[in-house]
Amino acid sequence: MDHAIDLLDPGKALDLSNIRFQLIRLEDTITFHLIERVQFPLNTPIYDASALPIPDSKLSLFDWMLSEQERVHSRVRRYQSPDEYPFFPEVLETPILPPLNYVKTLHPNDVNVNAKLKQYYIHKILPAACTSARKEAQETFGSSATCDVYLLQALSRRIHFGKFVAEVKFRTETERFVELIRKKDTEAIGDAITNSQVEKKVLERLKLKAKTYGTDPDGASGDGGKVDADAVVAMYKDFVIPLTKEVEVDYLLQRLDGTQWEQ
Ligand SMILES: C=C(O[C@@H]1C=C(C(=O)O)C=C[C@H]1O)C(=O)O
Repeated sequence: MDHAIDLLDPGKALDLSNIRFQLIRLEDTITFHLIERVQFPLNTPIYDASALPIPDSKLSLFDWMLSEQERVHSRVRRYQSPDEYPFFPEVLETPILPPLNYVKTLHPNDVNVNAKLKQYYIHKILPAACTSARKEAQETFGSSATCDVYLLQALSRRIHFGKFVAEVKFRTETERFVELIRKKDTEAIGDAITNSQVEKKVLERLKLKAKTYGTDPDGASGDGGKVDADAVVAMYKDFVIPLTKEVEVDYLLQRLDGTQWEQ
């Protein structure tokens, strides 16, 4: 996928204000994908392979849709981009396009929190957001899974952007982080990467976006709007921001490996 243009530009790839701009843009993508998803019922069978068997597969419909999407996207080099991480690495295939010369920004690492994200998504985030009383409707199983895939991929990209934020913070305060990483002091590293003011602004902006994007000017979307703004804020407060910080800490714990700072 060729959308990570900034990651080809040495001047932008590690500019914290540009990285934060990307995170803000992803708020729009994520909010709109959630608005699309919650128009359908929760449709729990699509997450349960025993409830809705898929021919020639042991996967749930949701997992099958996600893995097949990753397979085809790998053919256009999506997972060669340093800001994209697969949920099913085993299905990736050789791209049909030549590799791009990404700026070498991140230190080699194996941080991928997608398995945890997917569980949170299915069991916590969606049930809280899919407040429609409508019973499950098998005619919307495919549409629901399609929306899920786009939303989950956007959430994964937002969360793993934490690697770029962490790299910038490491380069800005190298000595401080080298000392904490050598001690493997994950709590102190977590405190060091935390910016409460930025987090507060993220949540305030999301509440406004969810209300604004979820409301038609002529009132056609009804009093409650198309999406529960509190559910959007809770998704970020309870899952997206904590997972982003987990990625930052896990990335930093690997940052000294193979460098002159490694003890
Ligand atoms: C992403 C950053 O790191 C942390 C995570 C944040 C988030 O997930 O929104 C915001 C601020 C920091 O606590 C950042 O500093 O911008």
